[in-house]
Amino acid sequence: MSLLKLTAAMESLSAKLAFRQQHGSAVAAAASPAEALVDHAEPRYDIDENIGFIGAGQMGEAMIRGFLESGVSHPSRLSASVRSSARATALSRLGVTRVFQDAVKSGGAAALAASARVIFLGVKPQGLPEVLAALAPHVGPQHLVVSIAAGVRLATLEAGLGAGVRVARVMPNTPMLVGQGASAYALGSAAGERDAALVHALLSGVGMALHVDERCMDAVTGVSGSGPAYAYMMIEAMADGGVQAGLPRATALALAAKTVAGAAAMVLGEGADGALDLTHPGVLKDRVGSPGGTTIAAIAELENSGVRGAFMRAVRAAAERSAAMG
Ligand SMILES: NC(=O)C1=CN([C@@H]2O[C@H](COP(=O)(O)OP(=O)(O)OC[C@H]3O[C@@H](n4cnc5c(N)ncnc54)[C@H](OP(=O)(O)O)[C@@H]3O)[C@@H](O)[C@H]2O)C=CC1
Ligand SMILES: O=C(O)[C@@H]1CCC=N1
Repeated sequence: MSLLKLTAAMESLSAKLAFRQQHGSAVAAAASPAEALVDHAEPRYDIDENIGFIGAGQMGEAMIRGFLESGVSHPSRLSASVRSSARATALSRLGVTRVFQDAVKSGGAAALAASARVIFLGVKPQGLPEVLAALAPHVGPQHLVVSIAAGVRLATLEAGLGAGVRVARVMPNTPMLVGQGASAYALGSAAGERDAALVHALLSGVGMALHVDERCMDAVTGVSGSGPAYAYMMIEAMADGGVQAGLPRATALALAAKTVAGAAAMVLGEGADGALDLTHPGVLKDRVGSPGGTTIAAIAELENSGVRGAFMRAVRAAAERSAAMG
């Protein structure tokens, strides 16, 4: 890369950093460039289905932006029930024009059920019971209801919506916004193969999608649902170390983030048919360190600090919290 290009890249990164400082949220920071990339000019989408969201906050909006950016869906196919005018404005900027009011208090659930066959529930787990109660009279055999709420079990969804309603439980994560999500899903008792295929197609259009037994969902939440936060902490800490060692902030952050992304890509690999071809991270780690070199000096520090145990305890704490929330 020429010095000119490197400078331009650094300026772009500084602008993004400034945006993040101004808006505070990692999702909001990532949303800005993604919004600029959404192309409303030509309808091009993969899933020919009307999709609605009850609650389009951090995760719901990331899904909507991801669906649009990845061409999974088109604004004309999407609708949402939101509470605040700020959310409605954000969605209309993306081209989503069918935006209804509060699902519980203002009839938004009925309007959304009339406009969408796939209904994502993107409210906080605590707010889910009253949303289920508001939605239940309006869902029928034509609907598939997909909850992304941490901890909330399929049995709770089925009890809240009524027997025979097709439901799915999904644990997505925010990198879906940039087509790099890692999601797992489980299906309710009334859902069939076509529902599984639809959920899989939606999620895999914005990243990786894995079907799991429902009993795995709390652990999934601990690894990948909450996981982006751990990765951001690691990137931030690596960048801090770089700054301490004398690098400019933007240089340190760019190097740290790309290093984590590149290392992850090497673990994931890719087979000839696009299937995953996992490589054990320990094998890759051993290729980085030279005898008596820099890497093993760093690794000794990390092991002395108990980093592995800390990550394991963190994932377990999140999984236990998810189970308790259910
Ligand atoms: N954030 C993440 O990384 C992940 C979150 N999840 C799950 O996603 C769900 C949402 O989390 P998150 O996006 O972080 O939370 P947010 O608070 O950002 O989003 C929830 C949204 O629901 C809206 N809402 C609440 N009640 C109603 C209602 N009655 N009618 C219409 N809209 C309503 C809120 O509106 P308003 O803004 O006006 O209050 C808000 O925008 C949670 O259940 C969480 O467990 C799952 C995986 C990852
Ligand atoms: O923190 C939470 O509860 C949600 C669920 C997974 C990520 N965020």
